[in-house]
Amino acid sequence: MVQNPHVWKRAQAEIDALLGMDRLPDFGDRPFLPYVEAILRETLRWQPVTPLGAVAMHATISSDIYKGFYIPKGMSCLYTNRAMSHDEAQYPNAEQFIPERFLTAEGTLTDDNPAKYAFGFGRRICPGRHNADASLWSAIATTLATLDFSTVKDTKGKDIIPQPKYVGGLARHPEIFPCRISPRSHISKASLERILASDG
Ligand code: HEM
Repeated sequence: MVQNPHVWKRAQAEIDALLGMDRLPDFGDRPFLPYVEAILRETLRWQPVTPLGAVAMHATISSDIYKGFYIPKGMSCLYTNRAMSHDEAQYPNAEQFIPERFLTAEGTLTDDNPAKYAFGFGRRICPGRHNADASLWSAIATTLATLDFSTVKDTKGKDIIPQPKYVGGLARHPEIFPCRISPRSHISKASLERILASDG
């Protein structure tokens, strides 16, 4: 968000147009917030939490020929999420965070959803995927509805543009980076308490 202010501003415009300023998004709003959904898809695609995909070895359930290579039944194999999510043929400028790639010209969602590979495949597919999907949506929608994001300045007054650096192996997360996250102008402690109270 810090690198792409146009993204959170467009998402906030979508959220404000649907919800107004006096309640927080809930799951009933999800089908009507396609740009927020596109941000979630791009988040799963851009920096996969598990770039190597499988946490346990998989095996083929039948023999196959792929690009001229014979693959026998029962062969151990791994897949790489990151290779799929950074395939330039499917995702031009794959290193860029571009939620619009999941929207049609009319602003509706395309059929492409990285969730179909981000959580793995087959019998060992991630059992937490529905929990993860709902938690991510809720966190993204609530964060965008209530907060603004910006860079901070260095000692010479120049913006510090964070570079995406990630740590970890099987499961990775971003390195800590400086940025400013502040409540949106209509959000105060009193307004949040009122919104949360009216949400029941
Ligand atoms: C964005 C969040 C998450 C992502 C991207 C993710 C992704 C994955 C992937 C790629 C695998 C390997 C699947 C395979 O071998 O093909 C996996 C396995 C697993 N995940 Fe997740 N996961 C997420 C969140 C969660 C959550 C929230 C839970 C638990 C509540 C969870 C529990 C598990 C477990 C137990 C396995 C091992 C399954 C097995 O080997 O049978 N994950 N996950």
